[in-house]
Amino acid sequence: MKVLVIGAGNMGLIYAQAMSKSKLLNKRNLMILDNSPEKLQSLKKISQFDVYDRLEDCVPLADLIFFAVKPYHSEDLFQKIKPLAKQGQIAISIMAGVTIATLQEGLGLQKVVRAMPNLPAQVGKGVTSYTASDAVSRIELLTIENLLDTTGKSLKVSSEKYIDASTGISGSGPAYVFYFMQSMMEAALKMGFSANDSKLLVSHTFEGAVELFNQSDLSPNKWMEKVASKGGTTRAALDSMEDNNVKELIKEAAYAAFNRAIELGKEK
Ligand SMILES: NC(=O)C1=CN([C@@H]2O[C@H](COP(=O)(O)OP(=O)(O)OC[C@H]3O[C@@H](n4cnc5c(N)ncnc54)[C@H](OP(=O)(O)O)[C@@H]3O)[C@@H](O)[C@H]2O)C=CC1
Ligand SMILES: O=C(O)[C@@H]1CCC=N1
Repeated sequence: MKVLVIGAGNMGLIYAQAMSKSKLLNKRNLMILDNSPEKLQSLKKISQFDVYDRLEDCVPLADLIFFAVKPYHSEDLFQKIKPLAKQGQIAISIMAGVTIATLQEGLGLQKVVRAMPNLPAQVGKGVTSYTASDAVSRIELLTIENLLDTTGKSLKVSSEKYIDASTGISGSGPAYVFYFMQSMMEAALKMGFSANDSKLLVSHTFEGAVELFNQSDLSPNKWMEKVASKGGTTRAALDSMEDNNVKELIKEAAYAAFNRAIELGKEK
């Protein structure tokens, strides 16, 4: 199987590098295309894949075309690709909001997979939800799942609604975690810690808490109870969060991302 990645930005490059390292594809079977001359220069130095700057030279060679450009670049890109695409090729898109119907119509292809990864893919700890059009066979889907798994874990979902929903949870989610980290680091700085010490305290607190959670069957609520002594410091912090409706605000934020994904799918 020959794979073409279009868009060598954050996610496209992460996927291309993960797939090339995985041994599922050798160099000859992995192509990458970007439209920025500077990016092309640096891509050529990597030598894990064949680098292209013209769609005509690579689209006809591909069995699987992986779309990793911003959603607002997709329409223009689809118009250029449609005359070059061949039935039987599979399009896999990680673009937020862009629907399977839009991909099928825009590219004139029936076999389409929509996926939503996240940035921890960069360190092999990503999670990618995905779903496919009926035209994609079980065997093709298995191959695609193996490719997605090169960046971490994958989760097959039953419909596109869950791709938009997972955009609000896991796709955008790392930014919520960084928001929380930033807030705690700012509090630590204000309390007088150096930047380095703030970073150490906060990053180990996150890492340790996630490790505890992963190594048990306990819910986050149960873990909170273990930290919070009656009348103690943690209870004071948790009460402050409850009084300020922090949980509801976080849920609202996740829904804002979910709704924005749906909106992006309707924008031209
Ligand atoms: N970043 C994230 O955490 C996540 C992103 N996504 C999705 O991944 C997609 C890519 O995001 P991200 O990697 O952050 O974006 P980037 O802007 O980092 O990467 C997109 C790349 O595609 C290039 N590009 C734009 N138009 C074309 C074109 N017509 N032909 C070839 N290359 C082109 C851009 O070049 P130039 O810069 O010159 O425009 C850029 O290098 C988005 O659709 C986003 O919704 C999904 C999950 C997580
Ligand atoms: O912010 C965005 O639109 C993309 C999709 C999920 C993460 N980044």
